[in-house]
This record gives sequence, structure tokens and C-alpha cells, in this order.
Amino acid sequence: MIELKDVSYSYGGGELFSQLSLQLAPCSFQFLTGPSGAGKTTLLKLCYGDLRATSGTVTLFGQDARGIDRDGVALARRRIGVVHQDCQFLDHLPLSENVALPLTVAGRQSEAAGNLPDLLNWVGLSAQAEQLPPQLSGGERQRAALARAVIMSPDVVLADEPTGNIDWEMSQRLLRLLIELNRMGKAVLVATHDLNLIRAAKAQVQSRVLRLRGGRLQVAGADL
Ligand SMILES: Nc1ncnc2c1ncn2[C@@H]1O[C@H](COP(=O)(O)OP(=O)(O)OP(=O)(O)O)[C@@H](O)[C@H]1O
Repeated sequence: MIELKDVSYSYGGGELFSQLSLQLAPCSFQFLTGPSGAGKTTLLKLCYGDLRATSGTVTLFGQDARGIDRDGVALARRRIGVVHQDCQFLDHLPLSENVALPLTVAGRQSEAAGNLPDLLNWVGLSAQAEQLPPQLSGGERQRAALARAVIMSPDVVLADEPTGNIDWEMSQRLLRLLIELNRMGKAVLVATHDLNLIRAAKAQVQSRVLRLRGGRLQVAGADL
């Protein structure tokens, strides 16, 4: 569904990475790990069309990203749910409206009535539906961000350090949700430093661990 082939990226200085290839196929579950600053977030941004590769080919759902205009990228983005590292919300809107925002922006808010209660229940936030984002805990915010990322039923879910600021129990809960999404057929890519999370996942789901370091992407061994 998403493919990067021989991709290089530079923010203007030296190349952050080069000749990098990655495939996000249906039903795949992959982790992306590597030292801080290696380029994990940058790689995710290339996958959802937020950045354009300096060279190489990025294919989004069969289309070369270079040939897609802004509207085309917006359409492709609807098929990609992203949980951002900092999970920002509109603080003046209740959680339910924040989660439904992608539908609202797409002019499909009528669908929220059907989907939203089930989705909030799935992430365990039904009771918090009317709370404002500043009233939520870190784990609640992460689960809300995941709900918002999947409200459009994307084919691909990208999560950037989704368990960065939450305790182990909450990380496990979030992991279970990501595994459930994967079992529904979605391609899942999770950028994380959390090796314990990766180990816990490997016991539950067939997954691949990619390590980005020194501009190279390698498949990590079973030892991890
Ligand atoms: N907009 C930008 N302009 C210039 N340099 C940037 C920009 N965004 C990121 N960088 C640099 O690119 C490098 C990779 O950043 P990136 O956020 O992709 O790394 P990361 O592996 O996700 O790091 P972390 O694990 O700390 O989140 C870093 O050196 C960062 O400072």
C-alpha cells in the first residue's frame, strides 16, 4: 500500500538517510526503532506524504507521490491514520469532537453519530467523551489520538512513539489496540524506543523490527 524505494532525504544539510527501502503491506506489523535523531519521524512523514523524498520513489496506494497534487495527497492521507508523537488536540473542544474532527473536516460529520460511540468504547474513553483535552491523562490522550487516527477507517496506521509518556500497563493497552487494528487487516508501523514494548508485541503478533541508524535501515535480528 505504501512503498519507499531507494529513498534519500535531506533537510538541507547532509543526507539523513539514503537508498532506503520500506514496504507497508496489508496486515503487516512493523516496528521502527533507532537512536534519537536517526530519522524515524522523518521516515513516517515520507510515508504519509507530509515530506517529499529528496530522491527515490515513494508510492502511495499505487501512485507515485511525485505525481500527486495536494488534493491527491489529502485523499491518500485519509487512508492513513497517524498518531503523532505530541498528540495535539483542540483544547476548547470536547474529546468526542476532537476524535470526530477528521470526519468533520472531510464533510462527513453525519457518520460520527454511528461510529463515534463504538470507537470511544473501543479505546475505553466513553466516560470522558465530554471532557476537554487538558483534563485528560497522558494515557487517555494517547488512546484519544489513536481513536482520532482510525475514525476514517484507514488502511494504514502509523504511530510515532505512542507509548512515550505512559506507564507500562497503559502501553500494553495501547499495544493491544494496535494489534487488534492489525488483525483487522491494517498495515501498522510503530516508531518506538521502547524495546520492552517490542518484546511484548512479538509474543502476541507476527512482527518485524526495523532499525534506523547511521542513515541505514536494517531488519533487526530475533535477539533484539
Ligand atoms: N524540520 C526540520 N528541519 C531541519 N532538521 C530537522 C527537521 N526535523 C527534524 N530535523 C532533524 O532531522 C533529524 C532526524 O529527526 P527525526 O525527528 O526524524 O528523528 P527521530 O529518529 O524521530 O528522533 P526521536 O527519536 O528523538 O524522535 C534530527 O537531527 C532533527 O534535528
